[in-house]
Amino acid sequence: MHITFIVTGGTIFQTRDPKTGCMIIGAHLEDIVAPEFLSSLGVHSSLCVDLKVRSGAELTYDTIFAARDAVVAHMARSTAFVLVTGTDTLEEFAFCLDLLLGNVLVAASTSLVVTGAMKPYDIEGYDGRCNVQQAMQVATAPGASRFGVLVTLNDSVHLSRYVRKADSQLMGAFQSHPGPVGQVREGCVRFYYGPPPEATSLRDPRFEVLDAAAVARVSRVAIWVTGVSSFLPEALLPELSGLILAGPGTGSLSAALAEQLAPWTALIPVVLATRCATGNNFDDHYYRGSREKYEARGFLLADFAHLTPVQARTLLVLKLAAGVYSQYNHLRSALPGSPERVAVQCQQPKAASGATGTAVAPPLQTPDDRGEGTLKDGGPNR
Ligand SMILES: NC(=O)C[C@H](N)C(=O)O
Repeated sequence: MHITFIVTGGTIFQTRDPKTGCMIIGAHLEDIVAPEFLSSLGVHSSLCVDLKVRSGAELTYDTIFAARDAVVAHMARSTAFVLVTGTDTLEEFAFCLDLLLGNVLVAASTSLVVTGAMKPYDIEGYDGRCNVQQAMQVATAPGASRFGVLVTLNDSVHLSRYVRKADSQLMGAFQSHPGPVGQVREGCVRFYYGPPPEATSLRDPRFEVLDAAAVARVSRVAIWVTGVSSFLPEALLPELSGLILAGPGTGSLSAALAEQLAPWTALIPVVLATRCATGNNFDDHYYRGSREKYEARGFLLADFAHLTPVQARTLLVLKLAAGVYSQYNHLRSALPGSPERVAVQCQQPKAASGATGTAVAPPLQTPDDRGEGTLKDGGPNR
C-alpha cells in the first residue's frame, strides 16, 4: 500500500516560538507519523506534498485546487490519501474536495481522509498524533473508499457532507448532525452505515473539470447573517459574485430586506440559507409557500437545501464557476469591480430605491400565503 499525505498547516504543526512568543509551524509530518505505525498498517511507501499554508484561516481556493491536483496526480500510485490541515476551515476544505473529487475517488476505489488537531504540538494532551494515526487507519480500512471524502478526528469518522466544526476550542469540536458514520474503537475502524444518497447528490461532473482560475473569478461570495432589525449595505452588492443570506429559522427574511434584494437577484445569485446549526432553508410542510414566495422573486433555495451557510457558499462558488446558472454567466468573464462588471451592474434596477430597471419582481403574495399575511406585512409565521 502507498499513502500520499497532503499537508496545509494548522494547529497540528504549531508550537510557540520562544523568541517571539508567537505561534509558528514548529513540527512536521515526520515528527507525527512513526514509520513503524505505517508498516503496521501494511503501508510500504508514502509521500508528503506540503502546500505550505500556515493556518486554516489562510486557506484559499488556490490551495484547495492544489490539493485536488495533487490527489489527481498521485491517484494511480496511491491506495489512500490523508490531508492534514487547520481545523478552522477543515469542514469547507473537506466539503469542497468531496464536491470536486468525490465521484472520482469512489470510481478509483481510493480513499481521502481529512484530519487536524485541536491542541498545538507543544501542549500537554496533543491530539494530532492520534488523529493522524486514526486518519491513516480509516483511509486504509476496507470500505473507506465508497464514501468519497471523510473527516477523522477524536475517534470519530464523519461524512464531509454533514460535518461541521461545532465548537471553536474543545476536542469534540467536529460533529455531524446525523452522527458520525464510523468510529475508531479498540484500535479498529467501524463503519456504521454506507453513504446515504443525500450525501453524494451534490457532486456534479461539471465540477471535476474546474480549475483555480475559473473559481477565482466567482469566489467573492459573501455570507450575511440576518436577524433582528436586519439590514444590508447596498454598496456591498456590486462587489460580490454572490450572496448567502443566513436567515433565522427556515431562512426567513424581513419584508424590507426581501424588497431590497429581490431586484439584485437578476445580477448576482442570492441564496437563502438558515443560520440554525442544522435544518432546511424552507419548510413547505408547515409554512406553505415558504419556498415559492422567495424563489418567485429570484432567490435561490432548493439547490441549497439542508446546507450550512458555509457549505452553501462553497457550492455556489463551484456552481457559478461551472456555469450551472446561465443567467449569471456574466460573472464568469469579469472580476468584481472590473469595468465589464460595473457596466452590467449599471444596467441593473434599484427597485428598493425606486429607480427603474430590467428585473421584474413577481407579486409578493402567493396563494398559500393568503390569510397568513404577506412578505410586505411581515409574512406568514415561519
Ligand atoms: N485547531 C486548528 O487547527 C485551528 C487553527 N487556528 C487552524 O485552523 O489553523
